Amino acid sequence: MKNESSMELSRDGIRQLSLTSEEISIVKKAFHCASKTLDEIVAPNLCEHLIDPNQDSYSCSGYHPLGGTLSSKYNKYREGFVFSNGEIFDLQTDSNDHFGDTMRETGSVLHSLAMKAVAEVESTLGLPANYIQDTYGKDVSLAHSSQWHLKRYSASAGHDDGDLALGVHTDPSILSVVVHDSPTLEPGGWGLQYSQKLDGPRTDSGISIEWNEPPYHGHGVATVMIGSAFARIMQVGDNVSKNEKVRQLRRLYPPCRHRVVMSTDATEHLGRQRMALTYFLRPSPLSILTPLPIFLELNVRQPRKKLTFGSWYKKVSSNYSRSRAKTKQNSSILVAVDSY
Ligand SMILES: O=C(O)CCC(=O)C(=O)O
Ligand SMILES: [Fe+2]
Repeated sequence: MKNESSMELSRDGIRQLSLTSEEISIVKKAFHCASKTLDEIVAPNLCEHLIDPNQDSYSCSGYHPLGGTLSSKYNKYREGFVFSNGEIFDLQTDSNDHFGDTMRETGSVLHSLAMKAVAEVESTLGLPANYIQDTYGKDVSLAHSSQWHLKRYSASAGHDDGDLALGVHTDPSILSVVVHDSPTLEPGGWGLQYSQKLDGPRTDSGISIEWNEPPYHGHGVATVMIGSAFARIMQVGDNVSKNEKVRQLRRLYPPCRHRVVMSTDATEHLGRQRMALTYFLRPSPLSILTPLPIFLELNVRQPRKKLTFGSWYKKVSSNYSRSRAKTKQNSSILVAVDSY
């Protein structure tokens, strides 16, 4: 198991950030409000913001029950709320009339945590401040192209032999932020695990994988993970280069492959069902996934076809559908879309 100081965003694609006391009180309120609201949605079909299972997962907002859509294996064990492109909806239930306000505040906290991590990436790569917002935002705040989730895992998540509570994937984002519902800071990731490819002995799939949990989880800490849209900006997987500097650059900020593994113990942890807030910082759909300027300076051949984030997303979604069968432990999917 790694400790905090041994996790580096630029090397491992994952790190943790502390929340301020004001941020902590907002996420606490969000989890409390969401869990009460979920308890009150006893007939999903009557929920006024039920997500239509045929709706495009890229831009939907609303509630989805356990199971999600037929095409989404990611929601087999999860129910919850999805907010896309800056949209916030309100839900009136018997016990609460502040759902919309609470979620608006929560979205802002998550966005600001994501931008804090982005500022660190920009500074490490020697990019001007706000480079990511200015280049991939198309004059609109990235808060209006991002998506975030507040989900509750079912108590029986991942109990079938070899089944995962959430399958192996990388997020289709620049980076993502996850906060878990525990009022106290607890060790580990409550089942969230990330992998590193090792040079050691090979498994059947050709890759030796070690799974680690982040050092802590709870309202006071956010786990930041590099997403697969960032790999595109770093020209990972493009033409092979003989230039060592280019090869080194491409190894920076690897997209973080992760999964959620739950056992009975994990479910009973803290006497509460597992809940997580997840923020996917996404470029504007029409912005081109332009590689970093340093690649031009190093004379790296640029892709002839200019890919927008919107078309890249469609492409990885269809890759994901094709590899849907491979979702058990140790599967080696590199880019999978977390379809709401
Ligand atoms: O629940 C977690 O810990 C992680 C959730 C996640 O990876 C996702 O929603 O993409
Ligand atoms: Fe994820």
